[in-house]
Amino acid sequence: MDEKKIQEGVRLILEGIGEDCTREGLLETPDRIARMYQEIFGGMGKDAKEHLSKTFHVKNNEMVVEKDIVFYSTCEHHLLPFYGKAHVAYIPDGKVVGLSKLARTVEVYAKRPQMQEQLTAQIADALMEHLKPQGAMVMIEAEHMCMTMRGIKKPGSRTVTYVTRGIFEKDTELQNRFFQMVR
Ligand SMILES: Nc1nc2c(ncn2[C@@H]2O[C@H](COP(=O)(O)OP(=O)(O)OP(=O)(O)O)[C@@H](O)[C@H]2O)c(=O)[nH]1
Ligand SMILES: [Zn+2]
Repeated sequence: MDEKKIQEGVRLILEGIGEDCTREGLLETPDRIARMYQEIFGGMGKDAKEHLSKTFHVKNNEMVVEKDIVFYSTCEHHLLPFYGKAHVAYIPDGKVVGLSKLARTVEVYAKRPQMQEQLTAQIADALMEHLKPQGAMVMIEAEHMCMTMRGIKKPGSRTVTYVTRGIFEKDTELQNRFFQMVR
């Protein structure tokens, strides 16, 4: 990440809104924001493969659901936060990953400029690609600050997205089991 560029950009924005970048309270702000972006956009250039390549063999191919994974992401249209919970499920095909790796996969894709639909799909696609389960299903419920603190201003409204992959795609009974488990 180019911290210098971020700092310059923040200075330009502050000047653009009529602020004085040399006043005491703002002196360190460009540097702080550059450091913060390292963190909140820390998924840039990362690959979920890193987390999903270590697997454990299992005999039992029952559905695994990791639910209520709290995440914070940034909407790519306004660069404002959207945040909520991700529910990640898969049906193994002889192997599973460590539970924490599902949350780590969510983090890789949440920590980028994002759209919720794309985030939902990327998590499921990463599971399918690297773990090769029989199927995967991901659901995300989130509040978008671009919908609450500005624009249409609808606090409390939540956006719900889900994707199905593999055997989840056509099996509505399986989908319903997932919905029941994450409720
Ligand atoms: N589909 C989708 N839309 C999003 C997401 N995050 C923000 N948006 C929407 O992106 C749209 C951008 O619309 P524009 O009309 O280009 O921008 P705008 O004038 O700021 O829109 P308003 O928010 O309606 O004021 C808005 O409707 C946002 O609500 C997301 O994750 N997915
Ligand atoms: Zn937005």
